[in-house]
Amino acid sequence: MASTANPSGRRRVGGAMDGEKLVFGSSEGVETIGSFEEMGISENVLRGIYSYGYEKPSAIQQRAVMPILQGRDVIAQAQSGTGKTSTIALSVCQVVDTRCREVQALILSPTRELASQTRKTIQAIGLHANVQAHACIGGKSLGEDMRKLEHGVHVVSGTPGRVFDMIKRRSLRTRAIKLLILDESDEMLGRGFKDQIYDVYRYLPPDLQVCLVSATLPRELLEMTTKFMTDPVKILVKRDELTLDQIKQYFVNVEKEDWKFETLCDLFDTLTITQAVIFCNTKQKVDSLSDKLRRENFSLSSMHGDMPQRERDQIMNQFRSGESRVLVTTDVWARGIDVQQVSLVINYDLPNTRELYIHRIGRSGRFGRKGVAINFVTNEDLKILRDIEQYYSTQIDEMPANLADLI
Ligand SMILES: Nc1ncnc2c1ncn2[C@@H]1O[C@H](COP(=O)(O)OP(=O)(O)OP(=O)(O)O)[C@@H](O)[C@H]1O
Repeated sequence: MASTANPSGRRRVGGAMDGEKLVFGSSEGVETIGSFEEMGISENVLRGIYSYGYEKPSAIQQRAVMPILQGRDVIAQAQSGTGKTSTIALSVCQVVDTRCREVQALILSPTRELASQTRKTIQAIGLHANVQAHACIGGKSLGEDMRKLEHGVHVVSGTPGRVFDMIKRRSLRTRAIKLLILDESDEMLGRGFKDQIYDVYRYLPPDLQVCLVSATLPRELLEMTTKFMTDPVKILVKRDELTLDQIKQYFVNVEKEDWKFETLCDLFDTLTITQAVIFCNTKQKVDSLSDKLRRENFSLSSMHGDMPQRERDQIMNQFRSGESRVLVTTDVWARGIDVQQVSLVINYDLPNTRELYIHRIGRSGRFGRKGVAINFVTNEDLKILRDIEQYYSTQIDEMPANLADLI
């Protein structure tokens, strides 16, 4: 089935629409395979998949797993929370030869939390197959990384900086790596990470299989892939199909920045019915908003990239376990993080790109669950909100009074 892909650009929300219309479609004849057994997955990996709670492959898994297992380069796009990272996890478990204690698959992710979440999923799915995965992420002990790598692992899931460091120190040997996966690939190949990815890429064997995965794949990214991918299998989503129906989107017109805080305080009791994530655009704002909320005796956690890793880990654990119910954070949390109980996302500030909007609201409504996203907009923001709405052909209504009933 052919379809047009998202021809967006990574620009500020509200930027001009593309003049040029370059059309990228999904590859013809991508097979849909309705069960994990039919994918030829080994018994041990199947046991891992089933004991992890998966019964049937999701739409993206039905399409993307087979081409990955067949050794093809793959570009896989699917809506948030529909099983892309899990596609990676179960595919690498099948691809690696556990008799060889060398790194055979390398997964790069934009944040330490996502890299470590992916490692855990691989470890769980690969339990019976004895797949050893290690998270190579910044902020952790170098010595520990070296020890683990020296001991021998089959898969590394990491952030580009630490992975490159380990390669340069020759702790991470690259000669047996046959598969490179860039999760959140538009972010990984965007301005912030591109050079680091290239640094790593140069050390990888020439006949490498490359897979790119993301909910958002802007045109620039698809154009760039011809340089390092060979005849990739493409599974793409039209941009008007990218928002999920089960995530209801609303806005509150707070009119002025100064009035956001009061609006949030009014909403706070509703947030704690479930688990909620509140996004701000800067670390400073996360700190100042959290301080203000605490002074009003509201209970919450906050997290951003300037905190020591130990503290970040602690906060993640508390939030994952449900011990804390409201998290105030930056875009460090926008992509890939999976906490199924999150059913409410608040954009205290509207995100800086259209892509981030999709990723942020996708922290709720995981794998078919219900979700609600609320956007705080000032008078100046209204135009940006309308642009997002139009861009994704979606509907963002004014927040109703009975919000609690919708969560
Ligand atoms: N086949 C499946 N059956 C049941 N649950 C699944 C299946 N595949 C994935 N899940 C669960 O769905 C949730 C979302 O999966 P995952 O994180 O892989 O989605 P994603 O598409 O990568 O999300 P994002 O767009 O946020 O990166 C996870 O909790 C995962 O364990």
